[in-house]
Amino acid sequence: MRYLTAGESHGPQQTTIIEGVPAHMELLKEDINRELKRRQGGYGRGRRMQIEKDLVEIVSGVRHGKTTGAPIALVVKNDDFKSWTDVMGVEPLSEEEEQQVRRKVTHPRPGHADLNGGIKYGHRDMRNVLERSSARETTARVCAGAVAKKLLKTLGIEVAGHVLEIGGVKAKDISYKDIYELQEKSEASPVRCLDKEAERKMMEAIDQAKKEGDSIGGVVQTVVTGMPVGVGSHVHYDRKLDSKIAGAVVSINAFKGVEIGIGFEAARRPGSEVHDEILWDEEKGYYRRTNNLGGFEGGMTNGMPLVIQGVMKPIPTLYKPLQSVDIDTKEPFQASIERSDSCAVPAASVVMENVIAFEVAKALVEMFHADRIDALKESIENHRTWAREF
Ligand SMILES: Cc1cc2nc3c(=O)[nH]c(=O)nc-3n(C[C@H](O)[C@H](O)[C@H](O)COP(=O)(O)O)c2cc1C
Ligand SMILES: C=C(O[C@@H]1CC(C(=O)O)=C[C@@H](OP(=O)(O)O)[C@H]1O)C(=O)O
Repeated sequence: MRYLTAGESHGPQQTTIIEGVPAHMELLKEDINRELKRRQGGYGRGRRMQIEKDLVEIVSGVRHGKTTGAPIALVVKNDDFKSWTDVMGVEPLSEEEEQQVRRKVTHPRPGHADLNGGIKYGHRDMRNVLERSSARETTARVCAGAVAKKLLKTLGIEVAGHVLEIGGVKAKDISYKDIYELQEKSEASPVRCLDKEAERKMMEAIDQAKKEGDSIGGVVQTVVTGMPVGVGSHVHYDRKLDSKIAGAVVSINAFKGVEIGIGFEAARRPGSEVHDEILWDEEKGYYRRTNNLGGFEGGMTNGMPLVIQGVMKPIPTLYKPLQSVDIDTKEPFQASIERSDSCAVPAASVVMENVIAFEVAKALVEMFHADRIDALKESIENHRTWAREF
């Protein structure tokens, strides 16, 4: 399985093409719209989210509610395009028209892609960079993730996520118990946090940042349950599933780090307090006493829940502007902005769930290489039995 996305933030649409989804899997618009709606929510977002109503159109690869095995193409319209048709047109401009292009970007924002992309691609109007580097693209990635989530659900694998920290406010240590409870509780919280006391403080921190024209980041967690043993591989760097997941997480806009299981805490503990002892019983087969390593050993799943944390930096576009340089005049400039999110950590937790879901689904389809969903399901069930009795 693989996917590509295309689309500019203020252009007509976001497009996702996914290849390799097994045939005969039920796939409805609602499966994708549910995830898109979740991504749009969350306390701290700016005015853009009031303009957009992200709804998917399935334009190929599905007939009568079932996948055909052909590439799946998904489209989400950008409602804001209506206000940007002149700026985002594809037709060539005359020299005179070019001088009049509105919203030309010559003031690169610290922390965004503007200046590096401008230099790399030779765009003196850095809008050509901004439009694609915008996290609007995460809409398309969530479309891919939603299809992957549907595939995983068919195989008895669940994905959930929540927020652990925002602007230095930490949720009290919640040890993961039940995935359905986790899904339900995080859904009910405006900041997707399970700790009510921390939730209130996080919302206050977001309000405060907004008041000060600033932005704040945080830490989010994704949990995946029901994984069979041995997905990924120890044999080569580019087949290790933990590494693929780490790459996918850091590829999300503004994500600066990733931890697996207890993560960096492992550096501070002796081995006896890190490695998870191996047990066996007839019903479960092999399992671990603890899950400090977050479900991975040797680049492969060990059957325990996958537990992954991602770190999101504060949003770069600030109402309280940071100094930058006008690339035309080379004069110092303090960028003023039209709008921005103050905190997108809750929304980003949904994005992280979805990018992880895709990597996991992809690894399963690779390992059990099935073209039909029923065959995939059967091979995984056989593998589960094999692993239990091994
Ligand atoms: C859901 C989400 C919403 C975001 N909203 C904004 C925003 O409103 N303004 C902004 O400057 N950056 C926003 N970002 C972050 C930028 O897209 C990101 O910092 C930028 O693409 C540069 O990439 P890097 O931070 O990964 O280096 C958002 C990120 C995510 C995941
Ligand atoms: C559009 C989305 O996020 C956008 C991501 C983003 C950025 O710079 O990354 C900047 C903002 O866009 P605008 O400048 O149009 O207000 C966010 O709203 C979205 O999440 O759907």
